[in-house]
Amino acid sequence: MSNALELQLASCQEQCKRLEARLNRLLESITDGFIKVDKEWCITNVNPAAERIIGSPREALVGQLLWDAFPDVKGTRFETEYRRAFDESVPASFEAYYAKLDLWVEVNVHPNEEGLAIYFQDIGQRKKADVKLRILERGIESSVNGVVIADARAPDLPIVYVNAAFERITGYSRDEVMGRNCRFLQGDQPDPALGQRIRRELDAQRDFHMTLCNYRKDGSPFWNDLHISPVRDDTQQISHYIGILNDISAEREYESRLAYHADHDVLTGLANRHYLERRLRQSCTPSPGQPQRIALLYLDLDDFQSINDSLGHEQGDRILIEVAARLVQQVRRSDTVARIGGDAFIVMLPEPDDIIAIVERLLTAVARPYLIDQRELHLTASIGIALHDGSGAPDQLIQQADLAMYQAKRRGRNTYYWFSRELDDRVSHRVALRSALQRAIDEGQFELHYQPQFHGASSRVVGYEALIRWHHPERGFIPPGEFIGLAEETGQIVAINDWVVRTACQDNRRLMDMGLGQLPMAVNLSPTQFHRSGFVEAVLAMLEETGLPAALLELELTENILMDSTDKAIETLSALRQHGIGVVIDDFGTGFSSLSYLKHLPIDKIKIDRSFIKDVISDHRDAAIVQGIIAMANRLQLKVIAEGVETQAHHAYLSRLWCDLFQGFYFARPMPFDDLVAFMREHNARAHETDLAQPDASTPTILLVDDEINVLRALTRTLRREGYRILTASSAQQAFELLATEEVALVISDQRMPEMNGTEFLKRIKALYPRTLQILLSGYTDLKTVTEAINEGAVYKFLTKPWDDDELRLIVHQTVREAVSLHDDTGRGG
Ligand SMILES: Nc1nc2c(ncn2[C@@H]2O[C@@H]3COP(=O)(O)O[C@H]4[C@@H](O)[C@H](n5cnc6c(=O)[nH]c(N)nc65)O[C@@H]4COP(=O)(O)O[C@H]3[C@H]2O)c(=O)[nH]1
Repeated sequence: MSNALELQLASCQEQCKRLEARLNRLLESITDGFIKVDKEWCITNVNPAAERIIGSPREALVGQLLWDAFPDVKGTRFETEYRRAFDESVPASFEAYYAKLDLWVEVNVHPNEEGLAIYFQDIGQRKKADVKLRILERGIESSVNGVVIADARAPDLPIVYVNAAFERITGYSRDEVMGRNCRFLQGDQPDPALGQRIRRELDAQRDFHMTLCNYRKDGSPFWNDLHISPVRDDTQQISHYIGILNDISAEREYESRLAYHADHDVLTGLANRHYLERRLRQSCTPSPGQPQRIALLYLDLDDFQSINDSLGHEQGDRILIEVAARLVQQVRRSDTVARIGGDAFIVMLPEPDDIIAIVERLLTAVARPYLIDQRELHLTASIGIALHDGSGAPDQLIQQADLAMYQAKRRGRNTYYWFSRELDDRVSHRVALRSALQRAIDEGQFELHYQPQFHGASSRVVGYEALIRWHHPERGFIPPGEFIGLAEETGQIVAINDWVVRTACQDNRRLMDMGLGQLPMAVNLSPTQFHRSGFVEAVLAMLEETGLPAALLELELTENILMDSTDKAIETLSALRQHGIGVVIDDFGTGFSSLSYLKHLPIDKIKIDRSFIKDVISDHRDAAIVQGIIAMANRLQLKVIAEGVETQAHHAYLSRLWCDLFQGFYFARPMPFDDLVAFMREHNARAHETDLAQPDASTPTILLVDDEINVLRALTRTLRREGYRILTASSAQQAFELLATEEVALVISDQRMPEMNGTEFLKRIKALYPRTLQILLSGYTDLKTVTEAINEGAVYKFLTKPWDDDELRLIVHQTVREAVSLHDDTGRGG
């Protein structure tokens, strides 16, 4: 080699070294990772960036086979791409994830004659940002809220993006809105004020929120709850506006429905109590231009419950809707009609013209027939009226009208009543009484007094009536008339009367156990108690509990109790009587009831009300009523008792009318149990003495014999006032026993008796007691029997059933006179 050549070579080598050094410096300085491998895949160079990215020092890598240094790349995209570049001598460029180092890298591979030059850079941050962006994009895309993005830098803020929800809410497609300003959502006639407001908010360059009415593509409005936020670039300049649309039409609708329901009755659509009270408060607050006079009408349907019960609630609702419509028709638009509960309505009339005319119109409107399923129904209402006089709380006005309405109901319904102070006082008194009554029930402030009932002719006690007494701790004695009615209304009567029945049964049992007689105890029943289900069972349980025989309990009912539900009442009465419990109609004659119902009632006795007795001796009308009641009772074979018998004259007069049972101050006043015990002891002793006393020799004795008790009674009644001593026997045997012990002037006997016929019976008497005269009383005009009896001298006179009272009295009178003279004769003769 020549020197020149050597020099040239050395210069070239020198240049190469410099170049390599420059290249290495270059590789050292680049930020991408660089790895060089030779054709045997042996790593020949690694730059510092590669060391940093991979996390291994150059010394650990250089000289190693690529696959040994990075065993995890085998079988991955890295290997595929490297081999392809190497084999095909083509550059490759790809992104791949190197799991071992949790590294995303972008790789560029360049094949050359020495092997491969691999450049790579860590793209982890970019990848993360990409994912984040995709999630955000997906979020916006799938949001239920509409999203719209407008370019803030372009003139008139054109839309650059809308999501699917925007398309769904507005009905516009993405293509239709791109590049347009959002104001088209405000419809054909945008509100300039709204536009200005939006402009102002945008100028303020901050987030803002507003609810506005927008229009869909089909023209339908919707409520848009809009949030707008500006988006700033790196220089804090606003590049975009993002708008979030929320269609709140459904919520708005719901809210307005709620607001409507808060003020209205769902069934009738009328105002409800809440609304009425608000209006009333407003109207009652005095202010210029507001009405000062307000009339409040409280209207309650009469007996609506029974319609609901019988027709069902659905039909009941239909009627209520109809009533509501009729009421609205009768008043002015400025008046308020409200439904404040089941069948209760309030009509509020500011500055009313003619209240009565309106009230009457309302009553008439309600009373018009209702056509429900081809059936005509009739309904009435009661109205309470209260007037606002400029003072008093509004809810007080409702209360006052309510009170007045109740008063209208008490006055027979289908009418109206004005509230007054006096009514208020009365009601306050009742409210106080009601609480006091509850205390009385809880603390047992009641007592029973007992009033004996008498058989007039014999002056014997034949029963008692239990009468309640209330000993109020402060007010002293309160008569039943003052609290029974109220207790009935409040339902407290049930507890009270249960106590009465139980106590009366207990006390009657005590009288029985003391040997003071086994007489029926009458107890007053209340309608509520009587109509309650399980009433008969409850009474039987009390009898069982107290050990009182059922025959010693009598229940007194007023006619009115029976009027309401006659069939059911008859069933209850029959059940009571089947168990032997007596049933009495109390206060008879005061109920204005049809007398024909009486014959269907299973009852034992009627009690003539004391209002007829009071003036019976002086007032011919009372006398006529009493006579009529007694005659009717006799026909129906019912016992009659007169109550309120206060004088000897009452007693005498009623006796003459053939009333045989009496109750009243003339005989005995109601008395506490201990006094009754004393009374009965004395009474029984007196009766015993009377029984033992020798009969007055001058009083002729008549013996009535018949197996029918009613005939005996009727005969007794007819003859009782004639000055005879009357004995009765219901069988031949009983008659013989009496004849053996008593001096009998006359025997009146039935022709037919179970053990022997009347002729035979009288024949025997004739034989035994020849001085005793006999009258045969027969329904059979059996000539043979009669002639036989007369021929044999057994019968003195013969009478047919039914007899004529006057004729009977006359014949008996004659016969007794005959008999007495016979006695006298024999007496004188003997
Ligand atoms: N002027 C006058 N009055 C006489 C005479 N004899 C009795 N009285 C009174 O007449 C009333 C008879 O009871 P009533 O007609 O059932 O009328 C009773 C009855 O309807 C009711 N009552 C009394 N106790 C009870 C009870 O325990 N339950 C129920 N539901 N009502 C009762 O209260 C009404 C009044 O009872 P009282 O004040 O005890 O009044 C009693 C009695 O004291 C008389 O000769 N002259």
